[in-house]
Amino acid sequence: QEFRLQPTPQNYTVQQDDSISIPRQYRLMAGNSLNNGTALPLLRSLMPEEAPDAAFRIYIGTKGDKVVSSYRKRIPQKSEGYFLKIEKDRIIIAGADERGTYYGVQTLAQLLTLDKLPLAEVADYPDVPYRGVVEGFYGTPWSQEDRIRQLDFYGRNKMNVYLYGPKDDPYHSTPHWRKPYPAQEAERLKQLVDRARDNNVIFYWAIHPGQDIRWNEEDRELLLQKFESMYQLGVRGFAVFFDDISGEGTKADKQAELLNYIDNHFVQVKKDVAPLVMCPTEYNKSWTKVEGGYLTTLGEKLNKDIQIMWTGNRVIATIDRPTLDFINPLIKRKAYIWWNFPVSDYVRDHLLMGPVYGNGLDIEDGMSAFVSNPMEHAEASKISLYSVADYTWNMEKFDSDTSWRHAIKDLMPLHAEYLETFAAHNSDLGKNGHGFRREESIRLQPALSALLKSYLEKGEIDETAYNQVDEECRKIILSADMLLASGNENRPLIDEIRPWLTQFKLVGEYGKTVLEMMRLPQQEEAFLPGHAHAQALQTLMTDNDARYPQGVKSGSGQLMPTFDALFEASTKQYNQRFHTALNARAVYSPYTLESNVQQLALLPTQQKGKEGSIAPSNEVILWQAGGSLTLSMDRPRVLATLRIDLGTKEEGYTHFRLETSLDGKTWRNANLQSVWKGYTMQKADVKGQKVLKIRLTNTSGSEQKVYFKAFRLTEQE
Ligand SMILES: CCCC(=O)N[C@H]1/C(=N/OC(=O)Nc2ccccc2)O[C@H](CO)[C@@H](O)[C@@H]1O
Repeated sequence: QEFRLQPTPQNYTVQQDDSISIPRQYRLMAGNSLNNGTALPLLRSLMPEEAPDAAFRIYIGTKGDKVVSSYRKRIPQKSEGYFLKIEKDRIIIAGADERGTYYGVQTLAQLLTLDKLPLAEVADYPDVPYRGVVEGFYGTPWSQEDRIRQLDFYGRNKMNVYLYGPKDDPYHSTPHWRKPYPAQEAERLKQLVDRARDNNVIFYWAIHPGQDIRWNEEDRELLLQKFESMYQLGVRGFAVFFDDISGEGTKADKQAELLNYIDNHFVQVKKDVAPLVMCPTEYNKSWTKVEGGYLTTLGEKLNKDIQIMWTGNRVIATIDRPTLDFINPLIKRKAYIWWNFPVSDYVRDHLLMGPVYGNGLDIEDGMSAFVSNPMEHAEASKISLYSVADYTWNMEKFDSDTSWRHAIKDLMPLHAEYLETFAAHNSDLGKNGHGFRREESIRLQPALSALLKSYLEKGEIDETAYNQVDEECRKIILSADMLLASGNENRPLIDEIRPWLTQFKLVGEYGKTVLEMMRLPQQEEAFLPGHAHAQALQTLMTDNDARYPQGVKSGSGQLMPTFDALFEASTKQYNQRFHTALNARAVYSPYTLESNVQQLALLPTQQKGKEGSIAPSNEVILWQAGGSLTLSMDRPRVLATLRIDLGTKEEGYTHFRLETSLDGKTWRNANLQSVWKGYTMQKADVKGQKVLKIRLTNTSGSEQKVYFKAFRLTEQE
């Protein structure tokens, strides 16, 4: 594809018929305001040949510097704005502020990758004030190397905030939030803070005290001391997260009092610290009771410059004008958007490599920030992050598909076509408790549905569709091999996605095998090897991997459902024709689990003969009020027994309601009786009931901490 500047500048003109060769030497005329900034080091790294008597000149400074005074009026009157002009004998970079000047140099860096320098003029600035990433996901935190690569990526893509808030860091959250970091961790954090500064990124350090904070003088001082110790490490941005907690910590007026105190006695006193950011306990509309007053209390009491995070109408949601029209009046300021994408900690067997889409393009004036909560796979997240940078810098001009294609090219220029094939078919999340889905295999969808429709309805093969799908399977197999063998182009990325690349190749081979089967259901001998091969591939695709119990998912949105349906249809045809009983079911479990309880959502289901179960979990489940778990059958089934063990005492079960349903709409209570006094195994009175779904809900009104030791059913013979 053609060259483009990233993110898309607000104004960019080029003299078409002219350009200059990149000057080997230049005389630098720099304003003093840049002395301890990072714009000059970046410029010098790009253009090393500084010579005082060179004819070519580079004028660089911020508004007010004499050296760029004649261009003052060209500088956009916007925070982080800049004016960049390339003329025959000079380059001018004039920023509204230091970071703007730095961004001007970043834009120049992109132009310097061309063979010749265009005579360009750029007047640019960001739409959204704060743009970047919050490392706020559950699961394996990013490594030091991941984070350093991320910070360099933010510098290049003009993202200006990174919020450090990994759920698992014990010094960020309970139990050690009151303690300073041990020397080694402190040193690593300092490295990150320094790298962030090199990239003009504000490093925000977040604290998550809510689980056990006491509203008293002592804890308040301990929290300030912790912030002070982080300030000593160089941190200049601070956040307090009150998400996913229960009890005392959730009180709005107490939270507001604490935050105002921090603001008045720390942030405002330091003068060089960015605005304080807080994550509320009610951080999305579906969890908010407006009349309860939590958000309006924060809106009224919190100092006006304290930022309030918001994920939208649900935990996982795209952001549009109605979303902001709801929240901004309540909190009496522009929401600081925490966008829960491409985070995949609730669908860890999937990669989310598709385009960023669905957010409004007319809402740049309605938010103070838009930060993305990414996947635990740092490199793989960059496809989305590249587009988030593009979207938040220049919202009106954002084009989801163009941005997606360039994001891929930026990540692996030499293997872009293969990575694009992979990314196109690895974007949907599959069923999940948050109900958030993404498009997948978009370009191939018409051929997939045409092929399936003509085969299922008329037993015929739509040759055009057949050839398109066959060709795509060839590209899938090729892409998987090319990426697995891509060597050093982006080894960290390949290391992250290797399990999915292996799976992707199997999906391609499964598709080819099923396509061959479709031609042979009338041939008694020839059909058999293909059928056997398809079954072997199905087994390999559900191969147990310690981290992903039922295997990683690839092509789960469109390719696999189509190939499975074609496998079944051709095998059924064969069985009818030759009165055989070849297995016509693609390998799958008749039971599917859905839950909005974080730690249950991904538990695998198993079937052994007449017994079905949800694999037990070995961790304490934080089961939120109203949270539920639903086990769905592929068809109504008659139950014999159902046993549930939450590892809790007898009264613990009174916090839960068990229901069954035959249609997924009307539900009936099934009460839990305890068996084996002393034990707490529960038996439900479902004997003989025909059910399609079983649902267990926390109806206690507050979070329950339980174990998930058993959830086992048996069907009647
Ligand atoms: C301001 C947003 C806070 C947030 O999103 N918190 C977590 C988050 N919270 O959503 C929940 O549903 N959390 C939750 C619900 C019940 C019990 C415990 C946690 O979801 C994300 C995606 O899974 C996680 O990566 C986040 O860390």
